[in-house]
Amino acid sequence: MSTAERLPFLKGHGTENDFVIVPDPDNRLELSAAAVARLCDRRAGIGGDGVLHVVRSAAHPEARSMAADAEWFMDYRNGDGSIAEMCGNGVRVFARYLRHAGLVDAGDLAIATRAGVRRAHIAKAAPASDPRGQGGAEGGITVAMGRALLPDGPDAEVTVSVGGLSWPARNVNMGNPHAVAFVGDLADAGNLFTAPEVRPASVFPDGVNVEFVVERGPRHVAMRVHERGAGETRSCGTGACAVMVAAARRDGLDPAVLGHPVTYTVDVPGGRLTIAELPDGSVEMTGPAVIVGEGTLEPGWLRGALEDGAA
Ligand SMILES: N[C@@H](CCC[C@H](N)C(=O)O)C(=O)O
Repeated sequence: MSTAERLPFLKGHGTENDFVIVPDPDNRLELSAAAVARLCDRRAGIGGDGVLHVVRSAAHPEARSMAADAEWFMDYRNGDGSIAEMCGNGVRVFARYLRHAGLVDAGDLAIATRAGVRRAHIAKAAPASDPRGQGGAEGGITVAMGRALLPDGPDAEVTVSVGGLSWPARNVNMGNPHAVAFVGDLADAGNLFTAPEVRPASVFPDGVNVEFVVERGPRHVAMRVHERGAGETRSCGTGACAVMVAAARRDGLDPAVLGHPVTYTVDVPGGRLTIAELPDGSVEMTGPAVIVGEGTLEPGWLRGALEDGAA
């Protein structure tokens, strides 16, 4: 893509986990890490926790093998420009964008991600009733997030530390890595803009997202998160799924044993997600996804960002 062209973008969020959406169906744009970081810069750029690069699966080398199952690939990038396997809030916003752009109908659709194909269900829009977009304004989106992997043995548990306090944390993989710590008070996690220390670091050679969790009631928890590659964010969908499964196991609830789904409400600073684990081990996440607005980038600004990235 010529950098003299105006680049269309949209801004969206899911429970205030916010994203710059870059439609690029034919994968003509080489988004360098520096260009992504500049797009996500909250002062010099558009601002976001990450970028949703929207590409046809057939046009992307990492997604071509999924093209028969999923027409669209979510090429997800963290706000610092690093690549992540999966983004739960992102996949809902990605689905919302496809619907918004008229590329899919409401109902069921499949989206390719680096963690595999994820199936989403877009509810028909309901009348606006909730100013925070928790589901009333644009209808909720449910995503089949796959199974949570909870390793056994020495990698099952790590220790996370912030500001002189330490907690044991459960290792949960939702396509991307998470460490889930149950704490007495969410304020104990202090400043999460810098990454908590996680030991032993060798358990997560590619880094990890860290969730801090407190009780709110029966099958109801609240969390804060430090996201790998983004810092503290207002929500993390894969993190909420990891938290749900860790909380259920801690509470002695395993849907595979019970023979029925187990559902938790997970409050995040930016809203609320509903997470269910089914008897076959798969996890479903339901929550809002909002398109905030759209525009075009100035050609000169984009050229600068791409040239910086190439440097
Ligand atoms: N916000 C996301 C997770 C984004 C990726 C994560 N920071 C990582 O590096 O794994 C979500 O909603 O799941």
